Amino acid sequence: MKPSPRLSLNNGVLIDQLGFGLYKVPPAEAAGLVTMALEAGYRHFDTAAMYGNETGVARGIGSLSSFVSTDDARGGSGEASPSLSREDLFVTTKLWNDDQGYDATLRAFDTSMANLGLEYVDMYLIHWPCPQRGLYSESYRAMETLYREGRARAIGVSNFQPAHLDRLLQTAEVVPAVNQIELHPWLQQEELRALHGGLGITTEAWSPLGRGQVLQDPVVLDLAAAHGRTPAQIILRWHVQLGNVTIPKASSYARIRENLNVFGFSLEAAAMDALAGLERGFRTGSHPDSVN
Ligand SMILES: NC(=O)C1=CN([C@@H]2O[C@H](COP(=O)(O)OP(=O)(O)OC[C@H]3O[C@@H](n4cnc5c(N)ncnc54)[C@H](OP(=O)(O)O)[C@@H]3O)[C@@H](O)[C@H]2O)C=CC1
Ligand SMILES: O=C(O)C(=O)[C@@H](O)[C@H](O)C(=O)CO
Repeated sequence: MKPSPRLSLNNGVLIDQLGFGLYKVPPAEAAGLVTMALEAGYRHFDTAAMYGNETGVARGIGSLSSFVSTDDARGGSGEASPSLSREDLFVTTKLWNDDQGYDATLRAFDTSMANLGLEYVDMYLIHWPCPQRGLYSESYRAMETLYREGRARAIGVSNFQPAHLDRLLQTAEVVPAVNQIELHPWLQQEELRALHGGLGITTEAWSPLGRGQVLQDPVVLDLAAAHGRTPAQIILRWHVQLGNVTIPKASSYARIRENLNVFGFSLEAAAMDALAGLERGFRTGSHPDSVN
């Protein structure tokens, strides 16, 4: 199985294009899933203070000290590859809404780092803009401090609408590396993707499978049959070809492997067009203006 390629963020930091999402993973299960994902070849993990599983993620990553990949994802040939080190991983966590504000952000970051057992995080994101709180620019200023101190290798935002980005950029000194947004074939976010392209912000797709719902779309099922791939692989390959970073979540080793196994085939223009035709403005999660 080919490994995920790495994309360069706007500060030169490399991120695996396909990572593993951990929303709704109970803390007791997080360690096992992270270990499984590492074995399958994932190197990029997406958690958040709100998920309550940072300590479980830490235990999974802790397996690194004894971890030797027996998968061919990174090692080539299926033979054991050298042990992984912290530098091989990309760990993202997020600032929860109640912790917005300059001082509160710094405190929340320290708590997340203690939970994760890390000295630095690869990416720290503002989870939701919470526009009614009016604190995201101030929170971001604290994140710029963390970035300058080297405690976060990259900083960014999540669920930011164009107006939120516009306002943030009036005071930000560091352009966000990513905006992590809901994005799948039923919600393609064309406006934000174009805006990100112009600003040098990488688009990161959350709920890339529409929380599993888009897997049942007849167009996706037809494409899966035609390509001899699974519906999840068709959708994830579409994300890859759009240039999105993406972070599907799955609960079994078979699905975890299946989702990463999308770098050995491609979708032709007609298939990409068919998927582009599935836009229907369908959100599985909240609208960013409604979360506060
Ligand atoms: N920034 C934000 O506000 C948000 C960020 N996120 C991030 O995005 C990640 C992914 O989003 P998420 O909401 O989890 O949804 P996904 O779109 O990744 O879908 C996950 C669902 O699809 C199922 N699934 C996964 N792979 C397969 C497969 N190969 N075949 C069949 N079913 C499959 C899973 O089932 P099962 O688990 O049973 O295998 C699960 O029910 C989150 O885990 C989180 O890290 C998510 C929401 C908001
Ligand atoms: O998973 C996350 O990171 C979230 O913030 C969401 O799932 C969020 O709780 C949501 O979408 C609520 O509708």
